[in-house]
Amino acid sequence: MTQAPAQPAALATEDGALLQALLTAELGQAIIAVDRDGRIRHCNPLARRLLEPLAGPLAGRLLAEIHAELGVDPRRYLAAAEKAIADGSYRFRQKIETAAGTVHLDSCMLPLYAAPLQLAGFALVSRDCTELVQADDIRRKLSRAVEQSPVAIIITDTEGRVEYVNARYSEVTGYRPEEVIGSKVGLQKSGLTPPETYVDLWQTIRRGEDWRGELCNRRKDGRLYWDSVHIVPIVDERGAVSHYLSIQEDISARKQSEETIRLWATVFENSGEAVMITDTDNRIISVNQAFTHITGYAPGEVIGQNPSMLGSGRHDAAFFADMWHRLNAGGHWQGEIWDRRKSGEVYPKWLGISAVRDDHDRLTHYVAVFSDISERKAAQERIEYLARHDPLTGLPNRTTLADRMEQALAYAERAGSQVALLFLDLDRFKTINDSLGHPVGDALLQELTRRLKAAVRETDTISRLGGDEFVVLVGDLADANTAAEIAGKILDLAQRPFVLDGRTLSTSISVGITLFPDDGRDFETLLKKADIAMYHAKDAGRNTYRFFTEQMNAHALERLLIQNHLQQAIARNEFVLHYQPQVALDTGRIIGAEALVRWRNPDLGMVPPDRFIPMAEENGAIVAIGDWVLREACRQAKAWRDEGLDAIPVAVNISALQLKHGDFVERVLRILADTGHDPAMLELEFTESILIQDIERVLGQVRRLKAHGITVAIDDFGTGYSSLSYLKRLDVDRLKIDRSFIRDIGSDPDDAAIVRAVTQMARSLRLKILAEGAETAEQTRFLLAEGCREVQGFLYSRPLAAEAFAKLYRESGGLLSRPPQFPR
Ligand SMILES: Nc1nc2c(ncn2[C@@H]2O[C@H](COP(=O)(O)O[C@H]3[C@@H](O)[C@H](n4cnc5c(=O)[nH]c(N)nc54)O[C@@H]3COP(=O)(O)O)[C@@H](O)[C@H]2O)c(=O)[nH]1
Repeated sequence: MTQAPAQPAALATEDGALLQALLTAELGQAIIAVDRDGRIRHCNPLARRLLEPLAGPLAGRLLAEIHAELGVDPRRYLAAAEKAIADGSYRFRQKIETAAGTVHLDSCMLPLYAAPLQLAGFALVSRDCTELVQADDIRRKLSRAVEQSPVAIIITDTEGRVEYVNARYSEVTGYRPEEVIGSKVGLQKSGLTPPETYVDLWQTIRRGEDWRGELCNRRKDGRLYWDSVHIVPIVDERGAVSHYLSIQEDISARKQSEETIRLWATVFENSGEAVMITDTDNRIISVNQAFTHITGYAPGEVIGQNPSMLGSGRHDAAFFADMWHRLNAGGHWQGEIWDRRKSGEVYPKWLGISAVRDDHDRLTHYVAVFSDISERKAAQERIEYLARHDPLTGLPNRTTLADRMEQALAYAERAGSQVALLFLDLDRFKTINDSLGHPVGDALLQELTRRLKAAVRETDTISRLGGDEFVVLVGDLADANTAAEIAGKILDLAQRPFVLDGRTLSTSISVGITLFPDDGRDFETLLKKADIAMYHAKDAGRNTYRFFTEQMNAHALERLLIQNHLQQAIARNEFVLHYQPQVALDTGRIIGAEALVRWRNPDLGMVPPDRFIPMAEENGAIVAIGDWVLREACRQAKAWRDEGLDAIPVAVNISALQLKHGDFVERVLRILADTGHDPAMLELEFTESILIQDIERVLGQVRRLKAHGITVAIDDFGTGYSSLSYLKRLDVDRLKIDRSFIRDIGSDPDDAAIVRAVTQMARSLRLKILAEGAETAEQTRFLLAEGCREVQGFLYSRPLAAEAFAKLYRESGGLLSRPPQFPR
């Protein structure tokens, strides 16, 4: 024991009565009085009740000994005594274990003095504070739980003023407690939650009820997030709401995944591709709208079923075994498959199946995605078809023909047989097309196709190369005669009248034939030579066929040469004009001259216009050649006039291309002005087809030409398809009946009828009419009898060089023969 302090505690130990009273009174405190040695002198009933069951009778025992028995370190007791002496009292907590459990004592050690500075002992006054300690303990745990809660907790007063926020709140919102405590809740409001939600929230909690809901909030850094909120009104001991406890859970991640799921559900439902999900037993568990759209089955009709119900039966077991093998091995399979709709229709689909596995790599589902590819396949087939066929006639095109030819040649090679290639070209198809329009031309080609198909074997190939060119491939040919027979059949079928769009047309075909192996051993060679042979059939007057000969090759070569030389012919001054007199039948008087171009080439010799004019029209050289002819004819006519000859009208042939090129009328007028030739002495000859091609433009051009006194004639009349109304509108001056109708006028009643009809029509339209190609007196008599009074033909004169023409005119005085006799 230490010495007592200078001012000892004022408790009189001498007062036995008072001490006795204190020790016997039930003060709710356990009191033990010990002497200076620490031996218990007195203890009250509560002390005895508390300690004697644990440590036995207390009286006379050392307090330190009892403490040791109770598990309290005796040194604590000594230390307490020293502090009590020093401070007058010393308070401390003791924990003792009793049979009823742990007891916490709130103790106070007081020094007892017998006299000032004479320490008599100590009083240890203890109060049971177990409940208090336990309550503290619970409060501490609760506080930690709230603070460390994984959800945000906010406690507000009833006005919504924040009194407490836990750590999680700060973590979620970014606001520190000091930023929110004392202010109203709502710092994290985003403005995106509907105001009605808050109205409902406050009304609910003010009624004293819990409110649950979701709020879209904003963190301090501006990011939005979703809180799941549960607000609980806290009531005090009187039952009045004193606070609100708000438990808030950041559910942004859940919301995000819900949104993602919702999006995927929308994608699933609205996908254009059918989706079918099956379980591991391959039973359908879900399908989307596109599935129903494609298959025709509603979800209720397929769920629980095996997808094999969609099968068409087109694929065998091996196909599906391979599919499952690949699917299970690689997790995926895709390919084209034919299925059957509910309607029974079999259709192709593009199918992809994926095996779905969970995190533990266990198979959970199969997802099949498919699209109906029937339209795509049809389009693809159409594209493939179009790549190999002619769209107008549906016939194989050149590519397909080449393939078939290759097969036919290979077979013929093995079998030692022949193959024939017949190159067909419609005669004057361009005229039909130009004058009657493309729809009529197309219809003609289609009808011709039907006839050709009916005329050849199914094993033969008819192909359209384009335009009016067809090829017939005849395989496994016994001999060349068969090819000739087929060509003959083709000529016949083409000659039968075609009734198209209410009109009856007649046409013909020219055919060139080549034979494998004689004319070539490959497709290109045989085709090229058949084309050449076809040209020879045309040259031979059309409506006939020709077998290829090597001599034809030479002609084809010549064609090439002509084309090569044509471009430079004007510059090299190789063209000359010949003039053919036009004669009045009744008087024999020369009434005009047709200018006809001739080409003298040092390599090719004299090239007749029939050979080079079509080529010049093809390559455009006709524009320059035509202008040269016009200028030269006008120059010559003016020269004759200057030489003293009568004024002789000259007729010049004009090609379609000339009319279309630049301002044709301007060019004509310039040439007339340059040469000084009288416009009234110039006649321009257009073919029917030219006039019909762009009627409005041509009409304007003809009007302007005629306004300058130039006359206009329609050449080769009867070979085209001009309409009478056009003729009237064009206001032409003269019709020239084509010489093909004149040739057999005496023997062919059709030709005679045509000439008669044309002559009558010209008369009624008050047009002049001139017959071309008059070679015999008989023809001229017929013409005169029918009222055709003007002719041109070898009967009177062949086309002559300018000097020869002038000489003829001078010597004959412009009168070529006596008028022919009228037939009786
Ligand atoms: N665009 C141009 N075409 C021209 C030009 N020059 C001539 N041609 C055209 O060439 C085709 C052939 O002409 P050509 O060989 O000169 O033959 C003409 C006459 O010689 C021939 N003819 C005249 N009378 C007879 C006859 O009694 N019998 C017979 N067998 N042939 C005869 O007719 C041709 C004239 O025909 P046309 O022009 O229709 O009056 C020919 O189509 C010419 O048009 C030119 O410069 N530009």
